[in-house]
Amino acid sequence: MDPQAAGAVSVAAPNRPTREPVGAPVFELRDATVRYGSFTAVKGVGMDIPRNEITALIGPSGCGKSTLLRSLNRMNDLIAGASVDGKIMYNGEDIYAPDVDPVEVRRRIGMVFQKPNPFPKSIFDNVAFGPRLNGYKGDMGDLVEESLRKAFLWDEVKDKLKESGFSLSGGQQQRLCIARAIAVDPDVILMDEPCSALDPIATLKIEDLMREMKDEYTIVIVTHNMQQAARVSDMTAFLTVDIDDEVGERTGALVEFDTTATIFAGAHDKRTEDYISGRFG
Ligand SMILES: Nc1ncnc2c1ncn2[C@@H]1O[C@H](COP(=O)(O)OP(=O)(O)OP(=O)(O)O)[C@@H](O)[C@H]1O
Repeated sequence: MDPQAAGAVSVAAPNRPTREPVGAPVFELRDATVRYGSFTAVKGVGMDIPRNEITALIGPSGCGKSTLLRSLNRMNDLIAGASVDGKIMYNGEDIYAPDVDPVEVRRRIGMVFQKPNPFPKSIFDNVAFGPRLNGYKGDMGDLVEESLRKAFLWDEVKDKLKESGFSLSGGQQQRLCIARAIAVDPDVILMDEPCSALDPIATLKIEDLMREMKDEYTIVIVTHNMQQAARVSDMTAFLTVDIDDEVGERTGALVEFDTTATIFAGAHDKRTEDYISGRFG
């Protein structure tokens, strides 16, 4: 989605109380820097992401939101030339330490992408795929049902579990992808613009689902839609692009990280305020 369009809105402060973060943060980022080859995409990010909250990453195109999100479950490892410096701690452990298995990291920290991407398999097999791969020993039927229920999809698909995942609408496919992520019992779910390919009704369903899910999971979402960030998130990180004219490099940087209420009603930094009010973006 064109961030300019998303930037040109005025967003009222969400008038619901933001809960105080409970317990130790799930992620602690210290001077986190992500590069593609010699290009620094995002630099020096420090933030603590609280448990059982929804944290939104917002900012103009190219500021490194998706890059930062992917660094939280080592998804960037799959991109040739990508590297991470600084510390990204998950539940107190450095996920980039040499003895850490990135596959296990991605099982604990699942991901839902912009475009719904069901496998070319039945609805049932889409959800059962991950648990089967992990050697799940319990009752697969129960697990598939439970995952689909948690993704608010069970009632719509319970009579056609053998049909292809592609037979579903875009919004249903995205909820199927969420069910697939849930089925492997993750702790965190990362969502990269999960609603950008969906209509407003399907979008609101996913937002309702996210609110419901946060009792059990920690969610980090990248969104271009500031109304969505204001509606759904508890915490918001605003990133910007620092431009070095001399070398012509554009590097993403974190400007502010605070409760969503503060970011949208009383941001401390003028760049955040300007972006949120649509003056730049
Ligand atoms: N695989 C890659 N290889 C090289 N450079 C990349 C790669 N992915 C992203 N980049 C660059 O890293 C920077 C940050 O990109 P990223 O997609 O993380 O930004 P973003 O804030 O999510 O952007 P958008 O809002 O447009 O999706 C950009 O300059 C982009 O061109």
